[in-house]
Amino acid sequence: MTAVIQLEKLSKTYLNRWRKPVHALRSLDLTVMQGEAFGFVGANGAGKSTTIKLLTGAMKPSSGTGLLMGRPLDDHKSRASLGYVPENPSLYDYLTPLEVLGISARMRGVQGDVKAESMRWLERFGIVHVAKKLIRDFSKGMAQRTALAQAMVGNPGLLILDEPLSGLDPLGRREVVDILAEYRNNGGTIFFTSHVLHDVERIADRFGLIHQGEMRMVRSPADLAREDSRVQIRSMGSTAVAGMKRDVGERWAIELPHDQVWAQLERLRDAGHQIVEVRASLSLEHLFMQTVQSGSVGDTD
Ligand SMILES: Nc1ncnc2c1ncn2[C@@H]1O[C@H](COP(=O)(O)OP(=O)(O)OP(=O)(O)O)[C@@H](O)[C@H]1O
Repeated sequence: MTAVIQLEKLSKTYLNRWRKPVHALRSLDLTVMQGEAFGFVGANGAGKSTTIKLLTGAMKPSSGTGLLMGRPLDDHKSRASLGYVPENPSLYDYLTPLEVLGISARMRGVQGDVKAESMRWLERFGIVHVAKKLIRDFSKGMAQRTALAQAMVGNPGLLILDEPLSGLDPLGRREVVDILAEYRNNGGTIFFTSHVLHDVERIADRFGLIHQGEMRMVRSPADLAREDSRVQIRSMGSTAVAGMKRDVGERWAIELPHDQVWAQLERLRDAGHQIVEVRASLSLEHLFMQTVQSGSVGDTD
């Protein structure tokens, strides 16, 4: 398998004449292999968009090296097979999805029937009925679907997606997750960011957690399952029970290691509580909170 993204000690400092320099990215190492879906998560201001801007050639790093498809980041040919959706895609308002996809398909060297290829992707994203309508009249979700279809037309080898599910309703999110899974299963590589950790767990083979410009950890969902299996219990009842924190009114909640679940459930039963929910904690959410709140430096691979 070949590496599609290879970043070595990549740093970015924003210099401003009147203000202190901002070290947005500090010595970032990252390798994403072909066929992998890599989720990039971090709090606001952690450095995600900066990384994406460096990957897409919108900015140059202050130091370090990066390769995309084996070519240096400043070689425009490295992006010949890249589909990109920025956080707030700005599509040409006075064009139609069919026209926007047609332009991208031609730029990616699609041979043959460009219109058929464009319509295929518009259909896949459920917007074929507005193929010839002006994008300026679209809802946020429809514009997002158009941006994603535009990124995937011509089947590029790498997708870089900043918050790909933003603006989509639950059905739309599910559809797009399925499309991305299919793309990945066919050998495509995805690098994406999301603030919705549940989405990351659904899509990513591995995820990287960035904090204050540093990659704090890289893990797979399997690593998480091994390392951290915590459970959340929520209940309703009029009396306090050891360990339970009051949520609101007579609602209570606790998060605890899985081997303590049965004992806690018994205490709740004895106190006459009604169980509202027992579910595995989002392990990624747990790690995210730990990292962001403690600011501790974890390991990187
Ligand atoms: N053009 C700029 N000039 C100066 N500082 C900048 C610039 N762009 C970003 N920054 C700073 O760099 C840091 C990283 O910002 P970045 O936009 O990469 O974060 P992010 O992880 O994408 O955040 P969000 O989740 O809010 O989109 C922040 O401290 C931000 O204020």
